[in-house]
Amino acid sequence: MHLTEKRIGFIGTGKMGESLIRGILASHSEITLNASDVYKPALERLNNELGINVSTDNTETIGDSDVVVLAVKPQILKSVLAAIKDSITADKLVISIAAGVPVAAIEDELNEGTRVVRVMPNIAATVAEAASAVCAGTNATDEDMVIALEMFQSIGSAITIPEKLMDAVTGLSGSGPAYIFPVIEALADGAVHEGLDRANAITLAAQTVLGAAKMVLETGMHPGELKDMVTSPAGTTIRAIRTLEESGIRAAFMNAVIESSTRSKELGN
Ligand SMILES: NC(=O)C1=CN([C@@H]2O[C@H](COP(=O)(O)OP(=O)(O)OC[C@H]3O[C@@H](n4cnc5c(N)ncnc54)[C@H](O)[C@@H]3O)[C@@H](O)[C@H]2O)C=CC1
Ligand SMILES: O=C(O)[C@@H]1CCC=N1
Repeated sequence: MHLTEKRIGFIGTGKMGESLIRGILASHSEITLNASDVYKPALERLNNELGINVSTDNTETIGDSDVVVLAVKPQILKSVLAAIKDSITADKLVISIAAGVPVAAIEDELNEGTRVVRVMPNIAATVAEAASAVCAGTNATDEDMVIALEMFQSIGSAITIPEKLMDAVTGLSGSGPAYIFPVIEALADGAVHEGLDRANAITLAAQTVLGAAKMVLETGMHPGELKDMVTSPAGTTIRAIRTLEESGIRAAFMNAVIESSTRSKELGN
């Protein structure tokens, strides 16, 4: 059974729900997507723009779906699960993308034997460049994992991990795009300071980040080795690197990942 044979229902069409919907539709235009939310204008917009089936009734969306993606905030997940419990029948696969919430907490709220997969994607799903990590719940079958991986690999890259590493992944790739957007803005600011116009500065900054990321992924070389390739003796780059190191750039990014991971753990408690 392939992903395209499944009807997928989204509970929550906020920033991440919409991002996943757009990513999945871009790679599987023929797939049946259903979505529900409490906020009607967002549903109407998605229906108008993308033609997906929408409802303000979560149980209707679930009834019409084989795979149910939980895309509501972690803080309300428990109450949403209580309300939809009876509509999650044994034939359905539940995928949760809620930060911090352990599979066990979701299984506890649903009927015994419910098949759950937990995923931490990121917002780059919108442009089919998400970095996702997937782990199986107690009752998830091999086919469930294949379906989940197929879904998240169709909108970027996806790996399988043990659940204990989900908080680390949340700190790195779940939250990560938000660490990089200010970097792009700040790089552009520097060039604007030196006289470049804003639009060109943002284009060059973003393409620089994209190109650097692609080199890491496609060459398989260590990032340090790649950095050395740019850094000529007595050249321009090493002057910049020194000032970044003086500003504590490495500790700043390490601490960002650690803080986000810590918050993810808190959300699970
Ligand atoms: N925003 C991001 O980059 C990422 C978010 N996540 C996770 O995705 C989930 C959603 O996050 P966001 O999309 O950022 O939040 P959001 O606040 O943008 O979206 C949540 C949506 O749920 C809807 N909602 C509220 N109560 C509802 C109910 N009873 N039934 C149906 N829908 C309801 C809201 O109207 C809203 O549209 C969270 O659990 C978050 O941890 C995971 C990875 C990345
Ligand atoms: O900030 C958050 O809590 C969510 C989870 C990962 C990215 N955004």
